[in-house]
This record gives sequence, structure tokens and C-alpha cells, in this order.
Amino acid sequence: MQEPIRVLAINPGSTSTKIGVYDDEKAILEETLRHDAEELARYPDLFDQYPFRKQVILQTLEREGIHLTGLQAVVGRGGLLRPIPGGTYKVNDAMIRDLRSGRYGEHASNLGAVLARDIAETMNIPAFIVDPVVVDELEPIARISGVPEIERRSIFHALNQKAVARRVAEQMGKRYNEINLVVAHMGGGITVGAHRRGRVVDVNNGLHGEGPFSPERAGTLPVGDLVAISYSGKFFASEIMKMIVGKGGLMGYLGTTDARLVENRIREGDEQARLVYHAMAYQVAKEIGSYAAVLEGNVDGIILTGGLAYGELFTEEIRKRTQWIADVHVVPGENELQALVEGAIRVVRGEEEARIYPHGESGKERMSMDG
Ligand SMILES: Nc1ncnc2c1ncn2[C@@H]1O[C@H](COP(=O)(O)OP(=O)(O)O)[C@@H](O)[C@H]1O
Ligand SMILES: CCCC(=O)OP(=O)(O)O
Repeated sequence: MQEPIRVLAINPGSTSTKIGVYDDEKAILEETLRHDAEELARYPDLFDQYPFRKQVILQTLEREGIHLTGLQAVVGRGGLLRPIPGGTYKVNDAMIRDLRSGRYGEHASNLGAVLARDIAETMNIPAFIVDPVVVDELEPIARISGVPEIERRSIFHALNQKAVARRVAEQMGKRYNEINLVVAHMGGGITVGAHRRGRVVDVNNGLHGEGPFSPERAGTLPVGDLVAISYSGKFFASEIMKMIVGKGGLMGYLGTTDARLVENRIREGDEQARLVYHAMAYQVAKEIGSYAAVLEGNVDGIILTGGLAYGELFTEEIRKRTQWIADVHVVPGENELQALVEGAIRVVRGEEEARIYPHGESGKERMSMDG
């Protein structure tokens, strides 16, 4: 019998590092290492977290008796790169440069490719990323922001939204590219996408102040008030950015990114916690309604996924407000580790060729809201 292909998958999120070791498509280890906000606050810059995240990965593997020598590939979640089509990409120098410099913005997923290559290099095996957060299938109409100088961009939980959408389509006895879905991924960040026949034609940019607020992000803000606060002389630009990503949302109002703690507080009668948690669900429901309009009301299903979808209080609040649109499917957690591994295995088996991330410079592409 042929030896299985063993792959390590690394998925750094804003509140956790998830790792998986798979023999072919079978998981032999899956672990979510949660990082509380205080722990991460010790690292002022994203890449300052690098040694800490690498250490927890290696310690977990050692504790589980999994040796790096048995691996055939390492795959990481792809971060903020230039907009590229979906697929499996070999980690290359241009990719590492863009991720380390934060040229297209900063997010924990920027660590994925770098961690993958670092570990892969010691074993002389390949490193990949699959469907990074910059997968871009927006229609031209969705790119118009309302200000000519600002173009809307596609930054979302592409890997999980697509993997879960495929799974639910299959359960419905349909193919992903035959139906229309609204998918809400609700993790540290929240993104809601309109999937029209297998393409995400519109989605809120989960990192740059669009959409519902989330455990650690502000989402859409009243823009005039944001400008006023930005020029009030009371805050540095970096402090404003932290209010939008990192210390916004649940963190800003309640001092935690952990929805489980918020649910406990609600059970103990904390009225502020109840109001804020319900407001987050309310904003997700509003966003789902707007993407149902994008699909002209032809919605075959609504999917609620990500860590927050474990919270029944939360998903019921969204269901109550959106079930008139279509059936609501709750798929808690995410399928990201498996989707990463499947993408890597297709290439290792030679079923698919790895895509090459392009080298190249263009000052115009630099994000104005980096960091
Ligand atoms: N059982 C649960 N009930 C309610 N919320 C949960 C549960 N498990 C995880 N969460 C919440 O989900 C959020 C993290 O989601 P996740 O998709 O793991 O995030 P990320 O990958 O962005 O770090 C956190 O607010 C966490 O507290
Ligand atoms: C929108 C980019 C992806 C994202 O927000 O991921 P996390 O929820 O894991 O932070």
C-alpha cells in the first residue's frame, strides 16, 4: 500500500493559531491554540508575534509526538498579498517580501506563509498557501466606493467561505456553481459574501472598516465622525487604526474578544454585554440583508460559520432576522485546515500545478491604511 502524504497546516487568525497534521485527507491532529488579547498586546508589531506563534506550533507537535521528518509539505493560510485568483501557490521570495513588509496591509494570516516556509525549509520540503484572504471575484459595480480615490477591495475569509459553501451545496444536492448563497464567516473578523453561482461577487472588506463590527474590529463607522476624531489632535494615526482593527468591536465595548466570556456575562445578568452582543448579531443580519439584495433576492441558502457560530444565542438572533430570506445553515468553526491540506495535496500528487505569485512593483498598489 502507498504511504500517505503527511501535511502540516498552519492557520494564524487574529485570536488564535490553528494547526493540523493530516495523512492524506485524514486529520491525525487538529488543535486551536487561542491567544487572549493581553498575550498578543505584548507584541507591538505583527511580526513581533512570529517567534511566539512558531514556538506554540513546535511545542504542540512535540507534545503530540509528531516529528517534522515525517512531513511532505507545509501549508499556511495566505495573507494580504496583491489581489490574485484562487488556488494553491508555492511560497516564494516575492510573497514573503510582500507579507513581511505589510505592503498590502497587516493581518495575522500574513504569518502563515512565512511560518510554513520556515518550517518546510528545515526539512527541505515545499511550502504552499491556498485561497488567501485577497481572492478577488468582485464585479465592477461592487468596486465603486462613492469616492473616486478609493476603490473597494475584496479581503475576506475566502478559504472557509468557499469550503463551507461547497459543503452546504453538496448537502443540498447541488453544485456550488449552480446556486446563490449568502455566507457569513464570523471569527475575530466578520465577513459576509454574496456567492453567485460559485463566485463571490461582493463581500465586505473585513479588515478596512466595512461591514458588521466583530470581536476585535469596528466595521463600518459614521465616516464624518471618524474624520473628526482623527483630526482632533487626541490620537495618533496608529491609535485610530487600533480602534478599527484590534481594539474595536467587543474588545472596545467589553474589554474581551472572547464571545464565550461575553455569553457568560450575559447569563450573569450583565445588560451592557447583552446590548453589545445583540448589536453585533443585528449588524450581521443587516449585512446579510444587503447581500440578499445583491443577489436580487434569489438566495438558495444563508450560511453562518466561524467560531461565533458556536454561540447559540448569537446565531438565533441572526436567524430570527434573516430566515425570511432563505433557510439558515449553521456550520460552526471552520473547514480551513482541511481546505489548506486538500489544496497542498492536489499539488503534491501532481493533480494540479502550483500557481506562482508574481514578482513586481507598483507604488499605486500600496495600501494607504497599512498597519
Ligand atoms: N463555543 C463557543 N461559543 C461562542 N463563541 C465561541 C465559541 N468558540 C469560539 N467562539 C468565539 O469565536 C471567536 C473566534 O472565532 P475564530 O473563527 O476561531 O476566530 P479567528 O480564526 O479569527 O481567530 C471568538 O470570539 C471566540 O470566543
Ligand atoms: C478578512 C480577513 C480575514 C480575517 O479577518 O480573519 P480572522 O477572522 O481570522 O482575523
